[in-house]
Amino acid sequence: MAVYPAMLRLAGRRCLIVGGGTVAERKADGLLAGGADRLELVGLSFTPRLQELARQGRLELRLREYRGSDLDGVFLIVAATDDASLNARIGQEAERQGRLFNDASGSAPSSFETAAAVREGSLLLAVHAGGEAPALAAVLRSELELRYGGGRYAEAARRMGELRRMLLEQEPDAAVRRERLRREARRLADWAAAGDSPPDGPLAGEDEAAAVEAEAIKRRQQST
Ligand SMILES: C[C@@]1(CC(=O)O)C2=NC(=C\c3[nH]c(c(CCC(=O)O)c3CC(=O)O)Cc3[nH]c(c(CC(=O)O)c3CCC(=O)O)/C=C3\N/C(=C\2)[C@@H](CCC(=O)O)[C@]3(C)CC(=O)O)/[C@H]1CCC(=O)O
Ligand SMILES: NC(=O)c1ccc[n+]([C@@H]2O[C@H](COP(=O)([O-])OP(=O)(O)OC[C@H]3O[C@@H](n4cnc5c(N)ncnc54)[C@H](O)[C@@H]3O)[C@@H](O)[C@H]2O)c1
Repeated sequence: MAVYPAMLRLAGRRCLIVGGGTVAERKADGLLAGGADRLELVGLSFTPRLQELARQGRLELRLREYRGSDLDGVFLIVAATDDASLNARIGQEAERQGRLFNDASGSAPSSFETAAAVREGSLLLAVHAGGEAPALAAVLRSELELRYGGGRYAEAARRMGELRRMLLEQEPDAAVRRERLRREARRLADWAAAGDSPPDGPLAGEDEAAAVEAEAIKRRQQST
């Protein structure tokens, strides 16, 4: 079945995982990495790592059976118990209430599924295999980690963000902005792929952000 990639902003929104085993733990790690700061879990047992995360105040654990009212006011729900019929029931209730729902056991149609993801600064590289091949998604994720990990692409994204903010302020022509951003993206991607200087070292060649800043100073001087 076709899926649509959308990035969720979870800060300030209540997220719920039902279950406390190894799958719930992986989903919790993913939600925390994805910005969830109001994460609750309901389960009859919790892994040591989930208990540690609760001690650190990153999430809340409720050691009890799931009940329907757990869905009240929740933005997103993951059903990760080892009881497929319970997961399916949670799914039906969640869908009826229009909540975002993911069933880790695949027993109910989910409104969202999780991808295997690599995070490098503001960059997110995600692999999803349509629900057919999660193990392949995991293998491709480790390949992406090898290829894009290590900080250089994060640095490239950071510099692009800086340049883009500067251009949005100082360059009124959208076509010129686009051309400069494309050119700089190509240059930084080549730099990141070459891997021949530390990410915090100077970049070879013209630095676009510095050039835009210099132009702006020149323009300000001319207008005074
Ligand atoms: C990508 C990843 C993200 C994450 O969960 O964080 C993810 N599964 C991962 C690993 C993984 N999952 C499973 C194995 C064992 C090998 C195997 O069975 O293939 C492995 C590999 C391993 O453990 O090595 C078993 C499994 N998974 C699902 C079912 C139920 C079913 O298919 O019906 C069963 C059978 C359970 C059983 O046998 O009872 C269902 C789903 N798993 C998904 C995502 C969604 C589809 C994603 C896609 O197709 O791309 C979907 C549909 C729903 C969802 O969970 O969102 C994460 C890799 C993270 C990483 O390493 O980066
Ligand atoms: N999506 C995936 O990537 C993936 C991978 C492997 C397995 N699975 C599926 O996920 C399910 C869970 O796997 P696991 O390894 O975490 O299992 P697990 O046995 O380690 O954990 C199951 C959890 O469900 C909780 N639970 C059971 N009944 C409950 C209830 N009524 N109310 C609240 N909590 C309840 C238990 O307390 C436990 O914490 C498996 O059955 C399998 O179908 C999914």
